Order: sequence, then structure tokens, then C-alpha cells
Amino acid sequence: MMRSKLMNLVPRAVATTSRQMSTATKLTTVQVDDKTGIATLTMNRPPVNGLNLELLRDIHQSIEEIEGNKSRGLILTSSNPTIFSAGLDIFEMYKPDKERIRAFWTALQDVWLALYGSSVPTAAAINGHSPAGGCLLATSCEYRVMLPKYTIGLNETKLGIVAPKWFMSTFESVLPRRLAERALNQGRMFTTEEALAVGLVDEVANSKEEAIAKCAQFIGTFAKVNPLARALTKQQLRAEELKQLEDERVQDLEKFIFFVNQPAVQKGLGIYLESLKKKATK
Ligand SMILES: CCCCC/C=C/C(=O)SCCNC(=O)CCNC(=O)[C@H](O)C(C)(C)COP(=O)(O)OP(=O)(O)OC[C@H]1O[C@@H](n2cnc3c(N)ncnc32)[C@H](O)[C@@H]1OP(=O)(O)O
Repeated sequence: MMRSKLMNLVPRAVATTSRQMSTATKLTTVQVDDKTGIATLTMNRPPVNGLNLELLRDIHQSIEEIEGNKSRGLILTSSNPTIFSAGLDIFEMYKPDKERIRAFWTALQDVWLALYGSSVPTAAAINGHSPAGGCLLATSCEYRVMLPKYTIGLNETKLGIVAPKWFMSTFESVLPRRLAERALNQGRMFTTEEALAVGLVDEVANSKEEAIAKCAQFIGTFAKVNPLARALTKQQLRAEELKQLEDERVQDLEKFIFFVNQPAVQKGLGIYLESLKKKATK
């Protein structure tokens, strides 16, 4: 999959303005800085950037667009001032529609394969909370800059659900194995400060603009590196995890469908949704 993307790695000419590649009618926007050639992909699904089918499809399309336009890098961020992404939209999994839930999980697989396997350098400007699926998106990138006083982590066990293997291996590609295992079992959410201390994020910034600038600086470190050599190196390092999901996509989908339809899981998701609603009315 990544091999075809490598064809796009011919350096592009740089101009001095920024241009909008996607329209705001979608749940994502892509803005390319023509000075740096770096694309910023912004998630924009109020209220919390819950990853539903449509947002996942738009994220996937935007990543493909960025790959196709020979951008020099991809920065993932959110238009919400306090939330990067609340993770998977629980309404997609609670009392699910039979057809839609299959499309939903397939779209999530597509996004992960495209982002984790992206041929361009990737960074996340984490400008708010980033639980579960939000953490998956951030850790699929090569670099993370986070704003203070937010939280990030894979909290699935706290919801009574189990993160699939590829969520775990993405997490483990960033954190030491022992720490990743403990955090996954605990469903631990790290504060920005804790995330920085353990290496779950690389830097802290005081504003979204600063976070984006730091991400761009990281991407800039590859300016003098041959893009094809860099992409092939990244591809080799990530090949095992990517191949595992590519080979087991159907089984992964069936496993998810079986799991999510278990009465105990449905009950747990219902209780969790109620607790989120109660929190909102307090
Ligand atoms: C079965 C196998 C699957 C394995 C993989 C699963 C991966 C996942 O991603 S599961 C989802 C995990 N996500 C969470 O646990 C996050 C839950 N949300 C929160 O913790 C908070 O909402 C917040 C920190 C993200 C934001 O807090 P705050 O700014 O205070 O906003 P509210 O809590 O008031 O939320 C506003 C609004 O949005 C609804 N909502 C929040 N998160 C989700 C979500 N993930 N899915 C659907 N809806 C969500 C929340 O209920 C509020 O709704 P209203 O009360 O109707 O306004």
C-alpha cells in the first residue's frame, strides 16, 4: 500500500501563500502552507470530534488528498478549543445498525492504515483532550505536541471494552512495553505533564499556534533528508503492524462485531453514555 504512495515523493515547488485544499462542507479541512509545503488536517465535528463514520471517511479522504498533493508533511489537529478528539463516537457502537457498524469499523481501519502508514512525516498538535480513538490518531503520528492541562490515553478498559491489537501496538510503538501494558490494563489517562514525562508526547506548547509551529519544526528536520529514503525507512519500521492488520482486516471486523454486540458490552456502553450525559447536566 505504502509503495504506491512513495511515487508521490517528488519534491514540490514552494510558493509563499497558504491555500485551502478541502471545502468546509466536510468534517475536516486541509490547509497547505505554500511556504513550507506542510498540510494541516483539522478535524471539525462538534461538539467533541467524536469519530463517527462520516468523520472517519473525511479524515481518510483528507490523508489521501495530502499524500496525492505531495505535501512535505501532515499536521493533525482539531478546531475544538479544548478537545482533540473524544475517540470513537459511542453512538456508533451502542445499539448499532447492522450495516453501518461494519462501514464504521472499516473506515476506522482505513484511517489507521493511511495515517500510520503515511509516506509523509506526520505530527499531531494535540490541542485538547485525547482519549481512546483520539489517542490512537495522535500516536499513529511520528511526533506529538500537546497543550497543558488536558488528558491523553487508551481508557477502553474503564468503559468495559477492549482495544484491538493494532491500537495496542500503536501505543507500544511510543511507550516502553512495561509502561504501555500497565497503562492499557488500567485504562489510564495521562495528564499533559505525565504524558511528557513518559514520552507519550514529545513537547508541550502553550497555544495551538505554538503546537502547530513545533510540529512544523519537527517536520522541517527532514528538509535535508532524501524523502524516498526517509519514507522507505519509516515503511520498514512500521511494516509489521501494517501487514498484520492488512492481512487480518476481515477477522478484525468480525471480532469487533461479535464483541460489540455482547449484551454485557452493550449494557456497559449504555451506562457510560448515561454517565457522560449526567456529567453534562451537573
Ligand atoms: C468495542 C471495541 C472498541 C474499542 C476501541 C474504542 C475506542 C474508543 O474511542 S471508545 C470512546 C472513548 N471515549 C471516551 O471515553 C471519551 C468520553 N468523553 C469524555 O471523556 C468527555 O466528553 C471529554 C473529555 C472528551 C470532553 O469533556 P467535556 O468538554 O466536558 O464535554 P462533555 O463530556 O460534556 O461532552 C459533550 C457531549 O459530547 C458527548 N460525548 C462525549 N464523548 C463522546 C463519545 N466518545 N461518543 C459520543 N458522545 C460523546 C457527551 O455525552 C455530551 O453529549 P450531550 O450531553 O448530549 O451534550
